[in-house]
Amino acid sequence: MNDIAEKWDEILYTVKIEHELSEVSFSTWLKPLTVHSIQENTVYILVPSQQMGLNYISKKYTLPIKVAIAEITGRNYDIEFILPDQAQSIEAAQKPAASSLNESIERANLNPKYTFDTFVVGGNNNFAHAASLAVAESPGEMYNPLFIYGGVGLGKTHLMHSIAHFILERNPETRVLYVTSEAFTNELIEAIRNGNNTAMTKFREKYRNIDVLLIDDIQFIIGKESTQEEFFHTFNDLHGNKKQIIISSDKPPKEMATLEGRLRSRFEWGLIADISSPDYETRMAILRKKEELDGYTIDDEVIKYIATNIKSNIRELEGALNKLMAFSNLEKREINVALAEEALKDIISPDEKKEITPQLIIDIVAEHFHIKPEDIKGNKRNSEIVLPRQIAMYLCRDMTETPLKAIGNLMGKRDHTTIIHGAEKITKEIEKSDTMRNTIEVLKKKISPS
Ligand SMILES: Nc1ncnc2c1ncn2[C@@H]1O[C@H](COP(=O)(O)OP(=O)(O)OP(=O)(O)O)[C@@H](O)[C@H]1O
Repeated sequence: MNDIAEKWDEILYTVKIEHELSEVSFSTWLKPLTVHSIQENTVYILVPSQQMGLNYISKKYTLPIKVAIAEITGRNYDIEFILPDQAQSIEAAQKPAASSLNESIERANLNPKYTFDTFVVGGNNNFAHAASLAVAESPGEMYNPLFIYGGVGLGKTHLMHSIAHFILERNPETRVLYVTSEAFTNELIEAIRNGNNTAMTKFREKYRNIDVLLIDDIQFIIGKESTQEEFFHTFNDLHGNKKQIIISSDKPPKEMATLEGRLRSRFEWGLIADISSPDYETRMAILRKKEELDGYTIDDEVIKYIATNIKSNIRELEGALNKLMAFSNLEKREINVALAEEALKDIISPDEKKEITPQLIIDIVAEHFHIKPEDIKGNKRNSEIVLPRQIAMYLCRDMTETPLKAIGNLMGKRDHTTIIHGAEKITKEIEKSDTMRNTIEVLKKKISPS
């Protein structure tokens, strides 16, 4: 909408020039016209009164305006002229344009908790934070794309979402879309698999008709040729139209050795900001913030114990606090350092190197599918749970040496044949579905980033 509305004078002027309209024709027929709205692919143009002769305008100017819009915006739209009373019924039929902020947040795919307010700024992330705020304040203007990189669980997604929330709070009508590169790839695979132009057109419309695109974990498109190709065109289209692009990755563009050169250079066009591991003070502040947000109070010594022992991953830092709370609730014991040592013995080990265990796999699969680890271990049979559960079974078999019986025990005391059955289902699925293959590949990289 913004594009055409913003450039409306230029569009009308182009019609005037190209069709050599006299000043009087221009001010009689074209100048009073305004853009009412855009729905799907149709631009509704408001003719202020019936006296102006809607039929005449429609006959004479539909094509010239259509051509001028295509010339100026690079896109083809259908044109419909409407009178004020029709405008009212269109407004009623349309989804309310100024939908509530919550709806916009949901549509954009955002986690409501990931805002600037809940983000703790420290030495490890202050540059990335300042860059994100600058982009949030003037999207599409200063730093495009913004490329945020850093290790696992250090707050890249949180920062990206914060930018999106900030933009939507200022203007809930901004078309914002957050997507992981895995979801982008899977949608593309589906569109290609459908084999018809409509699916592909829909895919492109979805990704190109937006004002702000946030794409997370871009490293997963490495080695996927068609995804890189499609993303390249999406990038060019959005960037060319001054739409903001925000990208996250686990490494800077120059270290993405096998990424196509033309994409790598584009990623370097804007601003690159890194997030590193938080220092002790920042870790303490993050734990304190979480305590405040979740509404409980924990002894200083316990917070210090966690902040001293978990250093390189904020997700683990938060996970430790959650685990301690759950442990204390279940065991009905007071929280102190001794309880923390007991509850966190699997997480805090002298050796920081992470072993791949079935529990780690369950945690990562659950997070990936936005469900709880307990759901994977539990008995719910709805498809949103069953599929992740089978994937966890497959990965436990594939990536660990853990005996089937032990995997079964951990997964809600299931029989070893259930584990074999679940894992085999996924093996078959991988053979026939590119989407499943992609998801498994992404999960494996999350479980074992090296
Ligand atoms: N500076 C911070 N202040 C408050 N919470 C933070 C901060 N950094 C990270 N977190 C929290 O840590 C968790 C992990 O962060 P996030 O998911 O943003 O990491 P990431 O870098 O995107 O990880 P991945 O590489 O796995 O995609 C989230 O719950 C997030 O809210």
